[in-house]
Amino acid sequence: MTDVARIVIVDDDRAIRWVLERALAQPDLDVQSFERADTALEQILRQPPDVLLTDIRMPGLDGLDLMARIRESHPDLPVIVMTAHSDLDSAVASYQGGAFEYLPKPFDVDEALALVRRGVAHARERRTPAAVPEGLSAEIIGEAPAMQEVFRAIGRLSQSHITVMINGESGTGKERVAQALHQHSPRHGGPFIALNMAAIPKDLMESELFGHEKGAFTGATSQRRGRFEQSDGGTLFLDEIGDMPAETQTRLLRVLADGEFYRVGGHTPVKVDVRIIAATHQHLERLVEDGRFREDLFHRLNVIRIHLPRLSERREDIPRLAQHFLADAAKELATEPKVLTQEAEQHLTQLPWPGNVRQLENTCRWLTVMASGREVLVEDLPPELRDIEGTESAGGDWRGAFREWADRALAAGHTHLLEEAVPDFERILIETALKHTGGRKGEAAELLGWGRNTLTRKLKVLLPALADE
Ligand SMILES: Nc1ncnc2c1ncn2[C@@H]1O[C@H](COP(=O)(O)OP(=O)(O)OP(=O)(O)O)[C@@H](O)[C@H]1O
Repeated sequence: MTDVARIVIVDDDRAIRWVLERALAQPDLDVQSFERADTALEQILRQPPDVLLTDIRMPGLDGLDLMARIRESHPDLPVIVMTAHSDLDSAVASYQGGAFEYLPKPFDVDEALALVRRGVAHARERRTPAAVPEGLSAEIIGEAPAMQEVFRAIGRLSQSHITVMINGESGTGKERVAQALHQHSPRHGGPFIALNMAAIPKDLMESELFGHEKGAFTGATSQRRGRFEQSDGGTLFLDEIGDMPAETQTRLLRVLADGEFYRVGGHTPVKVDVRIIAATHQHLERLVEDGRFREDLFHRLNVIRIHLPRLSERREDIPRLAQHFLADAAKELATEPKVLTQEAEQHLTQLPWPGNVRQLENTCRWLTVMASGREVLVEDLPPELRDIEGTESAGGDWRGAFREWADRALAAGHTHLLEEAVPDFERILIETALKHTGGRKGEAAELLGWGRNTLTRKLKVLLPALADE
């Protein structure tokens, strides 16, 4: 295994090539870009890269032809397709079976880099299966009490096929836990398929989940098995379930009830045996209240709930996690693992980590590439993490924390932020005021600067349990 991953980019648009070359200009990546698919193909066949990024519509040999040709000799080569939604389906069909990711244009450069890194990790896992012992892919580190609770749940559920709902902010390890649930279940011999609802264009969701028949819609040039069929006998992990469109929710509910479904455009029912694990960072009850998530589906999915705490709520795990990620990054880059000095470790343990475990993992990868010596000092940390005063005040001051929340919510694609935040804001103020007045509503209303009637009205909506007391 070499420590530099080779990436090939194919796009006839010079601007896109330029943006990608810049985004991927990393010490551990070697990027080669091509304007034409036929020249790229020659190079790829001569020396296959670790990951291929390709556009679909190009003059001459197009992206679909390129993928078809590559599949003949290198079926495992991870391919990332950059294209508009309308071409996605044919792209998926032409590369079925291969490792496939999708980067919709226009894209975010960080997203492109993250996908490429994921592709590299896939390629390496596949090439060196012996280096990844069975089970390691779902190793979960956690000594904090909240994590022990999670392990206990995994243990308790290990003989079961029950539906599980995992709750937690982005990057807290929801997919990890879903994998562990699968690996420790009677279905561990079957497939584990993960699907992020927020990443799939709405109009392709049904065909992605349930597949389609040939000719079901323009572009459906062949029959395609959906993710439900692919996970038959195994587990289907539906991430960001709160982003599932209403029509798909209705269909999913029916599949869960009947154990069978129809492919898009199909008339023969397909029977499947699939365990569903769903995850969300959203407050699903609230989506139900707002009519944005079906209540009956919510109850069907919410049989057992596992909550993953933020990283800042399990700081005691930070040193071990960091050590684990430094070792992983060193293995990935074929270099000696970095060691944190006591000060650096202490420093990392106190940071707010709004991006949770994933942010810590990325930081460790960054350190493995960038820190000059074997020992990591506080000065080696990325600049934005060095100043603990600054980061602390962002985490400790509620306005800073709030700003971070809004930032993250927008980055995750939320809309109607006020609808999400204002009820929380008011609920917290009401609860606190009632605490101070020993539950006396008249006085609490005064503390809040509201009339008594306003408080009663708010309580009915926000805290119905307290409204009639
Ligand atoms: N407790 C843990 N021990 C070891 N690795 C972890 C742990 N938790 C998370 N990770 C790693 O951190 C990264 C983020 O985790 P994961 O993708 O499971 O988070 P997520 O909550 O599903 O995020 P998102 O909601 O953004 O998809 C992954 O690389 C995962 O392997």
